[in-house]
Amino acid sequence: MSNKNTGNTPRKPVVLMSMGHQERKGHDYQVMTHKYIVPLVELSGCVPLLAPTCCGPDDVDQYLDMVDGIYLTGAGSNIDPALYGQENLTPDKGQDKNRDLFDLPLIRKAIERGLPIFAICRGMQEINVALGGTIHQKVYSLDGYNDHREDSDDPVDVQYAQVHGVRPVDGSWLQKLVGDEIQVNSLHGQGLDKLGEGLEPLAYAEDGLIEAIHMPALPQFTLAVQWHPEWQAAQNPDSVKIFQAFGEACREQAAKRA
Ligand SMILES: N[C@@H](CCC(=O)NCCCC(=O)O)C(=O)O
Repeated sequence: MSNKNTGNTPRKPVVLMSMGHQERKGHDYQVMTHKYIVPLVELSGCVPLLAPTCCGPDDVDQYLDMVDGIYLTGAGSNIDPALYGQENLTPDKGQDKNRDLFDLPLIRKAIERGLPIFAICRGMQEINVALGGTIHQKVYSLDGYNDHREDSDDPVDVQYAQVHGVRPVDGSWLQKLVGDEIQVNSLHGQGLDKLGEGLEPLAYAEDGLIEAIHMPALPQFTLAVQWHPEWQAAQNPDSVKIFQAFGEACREQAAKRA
């Protein structure tokens, strides 16, 4: 039976979202937060394909055969520092090795396939590591950088409140999209250090920490941000523009598959 869209409604782009691990009451779960899913559907106009990361990366190619873009979300877990050649400086923080082992090859293969890529927080850090970059494991302990963490004891709307400015690189497409400076939330203890191959800074925080990256040499849409535009995205004009831009890129990719 054909899965082609035979009606008049154009087929929506399908976008892969890799899930993460959570343990509750002795059971292991694969999870994805609503706040990431809803703007992809309502603002980007895409259909999410949620991929579990608990069964290894063997099926990454088959997943990528089914999608028109990838969207890598944030998560509280830290990437295993061994993946960028370092000892673990945050043994108190959880990791998600299964997500690491799924997402890193997913990223490299999506780039090879020319798929649009959008990433948030941990997702941005994964792209950097996948391309050979490194991570500041404890930004808050480094001279010259601010503490970019949230207070997990605060109410959620306080944790995701806008707390600092971010300036897109002058003359960049992101500056044209959102302007010279935007206010953003901040929920991360880690940050980008050495950039991976092909990655370029796209925006900076006031302390100089990289807050967005892209891959300008590639033909497809590539955007990764350290802040959380998915939070109450529909009420944030900057977030609306970002999710709409990603959705348009995925529609263009989907048209190639039609
Ligand atoms: N562990 C990394 C990445 C932090 C991150 O993605 N935070 C968001 C967690 C909650 C959410 O999904 O909104 C770091 O600390 O830098």
